[in-house]
Amino acid sequence: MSDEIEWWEYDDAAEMAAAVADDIGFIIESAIDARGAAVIALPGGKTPLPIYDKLSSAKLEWKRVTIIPGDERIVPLGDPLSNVTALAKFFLPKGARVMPIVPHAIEDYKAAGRSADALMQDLHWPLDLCLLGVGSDGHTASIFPGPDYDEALTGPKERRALGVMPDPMPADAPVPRVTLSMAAITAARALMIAVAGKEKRAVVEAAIKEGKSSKSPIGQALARTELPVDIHWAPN
Ligand SMILES: O=C(O)[C@H](O)[C@@H](O)[C@H](O)[C@H](O)COP(=O)(O)O
Repeated sequence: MSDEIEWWEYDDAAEMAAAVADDIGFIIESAIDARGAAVIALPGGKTPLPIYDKLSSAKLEWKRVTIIPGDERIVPLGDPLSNVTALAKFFLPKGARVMPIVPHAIEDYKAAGRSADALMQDLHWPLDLCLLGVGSDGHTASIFPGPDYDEALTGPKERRALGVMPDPMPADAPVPRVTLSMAAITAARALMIAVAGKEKRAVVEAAIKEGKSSKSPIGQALARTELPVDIHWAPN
């Protein structure tokens, strides 16, 4: 269990975006100083879009930065639900390498997961940063209750990505997914969460209280990491 969970509260989404973008920029610069390159995983969904807008305007050596989506919906590239398509809009023009983890929408979600896992081998591990979002049902990345939940939580450490069929399906994007495994997420050098709204705050607070026995994916992420975790929160 992370024994250092710190909440950072902001007045609004813009203030949160500026602070989180600064923190990510610092992590990227430190990795480039240390190793000449940075590899980060960023979440999908709507909450982080202002963060990406701010971060993409930062003066960084973007050519040395690789960005992967921490999870992907199994849809064609360019689809409005595609997480990497949203990331690419912000960061490709800057010169970053934005890596699709589901380059082709295929029927077999398990095979999509295996292929994403193979792609991960090209990257430097552990990740320099994994930024997580949280759904109001408690999911994080695309770790959802359902037939793949155990594999996502406790699969072999070497498995960095896998296919997931959420059950129940999330209403806002009811499609199978590929996600980083809990092992890959919790092994990152830095773990940060960005959430908005009272409902999600209550979900995260409950997950922290439940600790190791938490049934929610975000609770399991917090229970399984040894890292300090910053949780950034804005009311909207
Ligand atoms: O692709 C995804 O579905 C995500 O990466 C997911 O984990 C997301 O972070 C949450 O669902 C929050 O999404 P919102 O910010 O849109 O509420």
